[in-house]
Amino acid sequence: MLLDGVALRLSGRVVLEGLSFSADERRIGIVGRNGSGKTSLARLIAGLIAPSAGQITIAATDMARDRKAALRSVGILFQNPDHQIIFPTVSEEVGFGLTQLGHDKAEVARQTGAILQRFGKGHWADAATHSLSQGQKQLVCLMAVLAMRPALIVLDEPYSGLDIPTRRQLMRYVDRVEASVVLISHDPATLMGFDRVIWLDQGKIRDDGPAARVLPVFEAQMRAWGEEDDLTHLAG
Ligand SMILES: Nc1ncnc2c1ncn2[C@@H]1O[C@H](COP(=O)(O)OP(=O)(O)OP(=O)(O)O)[C@@H](O)[C@H]1O
Repeated sequence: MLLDGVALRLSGRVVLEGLSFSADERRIGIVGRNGSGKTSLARLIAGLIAPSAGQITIAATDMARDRKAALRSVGILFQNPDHQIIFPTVSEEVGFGLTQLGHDKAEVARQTGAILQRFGKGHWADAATHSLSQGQKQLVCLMAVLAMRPALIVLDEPYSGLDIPTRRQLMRYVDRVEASVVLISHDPATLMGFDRVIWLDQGKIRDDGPAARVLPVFEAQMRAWGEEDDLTHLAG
């Protein structure tokens, strides 16, 4: 993944500015305060929006120019699975992306079955998506993304709203993902051991390095800001 002079303006407002870095690590975390630009960066990386300036290249694909290749190379998991799930049954949901990739019906069924089996959820195939719990829905979304075998998956706060056991379970699943992972999280504990953590602050990179170095500095700063009564630091 290569970002070269990336900037993003939305409604005349500078949301991201001067982002240039190359990242080939398998596990990359993104941290930062509310409104620092994390979700916007996730959407850029996944090719859902185009930068106002600069370029994002992933697996030799210019994400803004080649939408079809972008769809193949990067998958994104949103914070709220209800914003992602559109089909009535689990197998339809998981199979949708595969159909989009051009596979025929039999192949879609085969690959959908295979991914459900891999997660020990073969019995979910005909389950109604609306009847699943939040954590189960999140897992369906993860399976749907992984079924497309992207080189990179972007997870935007996938653990918020999950109880501790469900969170740990999902973290273990994410841990086993072969694709490279970009994980946005407000909880430093979920990024422990990551190869790299990028700290965004007001749309710029404030720090960038191994999790073991960046996370303690980030946490200390978050605590310090949390002690202040003055909310002028609040983004927005
Ligand atoms: N469509 C838009 N038009 C104008 N400003 C926007 C738009 N979308 C986001 N922003 C602004 O861009 C900034 C970054 O938003 P973004 O959602 O990327 O932050 P974030 O770090 O993901 O925040 P959070 O941790 O709260 O999810 C915010 O100040 C937000 O108000």
